[in-house]
Amino acid sequence: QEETCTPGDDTCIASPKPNRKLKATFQNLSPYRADVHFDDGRFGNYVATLETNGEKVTIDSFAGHRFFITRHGVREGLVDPSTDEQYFFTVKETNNVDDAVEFTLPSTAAPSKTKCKDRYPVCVNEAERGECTRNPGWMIVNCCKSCDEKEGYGKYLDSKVRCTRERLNATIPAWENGSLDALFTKWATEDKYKPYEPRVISSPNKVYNAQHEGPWIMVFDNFLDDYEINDLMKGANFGDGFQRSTDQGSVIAGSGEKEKKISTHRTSSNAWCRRECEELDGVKRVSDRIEDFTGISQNNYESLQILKYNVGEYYKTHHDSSGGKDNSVSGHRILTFFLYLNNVLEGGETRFTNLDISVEPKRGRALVWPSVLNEDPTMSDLRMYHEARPVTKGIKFAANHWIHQYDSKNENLWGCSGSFA
Ligand SMILES: O=C(O)CCC(=O)C(=O)O
Ligand SMILES: [Fe+2]
Repeated sequence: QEETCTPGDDTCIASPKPNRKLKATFQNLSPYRADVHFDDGRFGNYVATLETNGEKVTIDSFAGHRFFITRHGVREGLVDPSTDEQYFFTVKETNNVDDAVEFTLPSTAAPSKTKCKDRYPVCVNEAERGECTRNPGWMIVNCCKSCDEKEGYGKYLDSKVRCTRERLNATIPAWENGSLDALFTKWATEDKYKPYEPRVISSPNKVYNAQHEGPWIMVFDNFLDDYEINDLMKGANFGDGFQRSTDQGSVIAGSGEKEKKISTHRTSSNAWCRRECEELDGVKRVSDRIEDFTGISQNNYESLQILKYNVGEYYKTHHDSSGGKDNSVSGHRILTFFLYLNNVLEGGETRFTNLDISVEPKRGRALVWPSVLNEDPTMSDLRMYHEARPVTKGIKFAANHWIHQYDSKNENLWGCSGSFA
């Protein structure tokens, strides 16, 4: 027999009719932007964002579906302050003729006052099987309670305690004053680099046949071979694959979490090459060669990022490092190793906007530029603003390693870069 519940009757558990579609409408009356996640019993799947102005969002659902609500952009739960319980909504059978169920996040909903919490029931198991030490950044922020019980990691929830250079062994800088000049000079002069077809685009005093006088910019026209390009293209589709590029918003919690925002100045897609992608033989060869060229440990690199620009897509003028000094654990991005993976039919040049220098994409070519000053690598070089011109015909594939002054792997592992992927 089939039983249905009247809307609002939370004590009623109806026998679900699994194939009947229901419309679930969510409304947010709280002052916090909120995300709705489908509860899959593990970490959930993001479904929709609820704005604070009482706007409603309706999604297709089925009886038995369960949803939980977090603060927007991060996984911090929104709770009922009187019970400290996170909001969960379960779609129940209804007698409504329009097959619609409604959930309202009340005006009192707020992040919990208890900071060291488990955000998911599976945290207990994850901590038990050693994830707090294997993947500490993500676990401390998302499973604080379990990681505190298991490893005493509760104290690290505060990013000011967790994220110091001393704790993370990030105290030795890759570059001293003068390292930058020495490195580019070596590339321009030593026989070892000749097979890679080095060319000096720009150099101080226009040394080594540079086309321009200015900061160091070099290309190696024969940096990648077909095998390496194939593996980079293959690896881009592992994991989450290409995603619309995002920017980091501001820090929203003491844990150091930052909201992700769809980028407006960068309309391309990008894929992070991690785990299985990093293990590909051709990908390893590329990162190893960059390590050999720069003499800077791969620990200082952000994961290889693979970029894809369709017609009309671009990356507006920006600087790869932050202005002034950089007190984050990994410090400045000191060097960008940029790799072109295909020939673009038209457009897609990398253009240094303050220098009026344009470099065309060419399959296998590497373009290398610093983002800091030779005389003081703790300061960013404001001449290095650049953009990716829109692709006007065809498609552009490229990859980059952003190289930091200090260890960046540990910074990521411990959740100190604002990203908890
Ligand atoms: O796509 C390009 O040509 C430049 C991309 C870029 O600026 C970067 O990866 O930092
Ligand atoms: Fe850039």
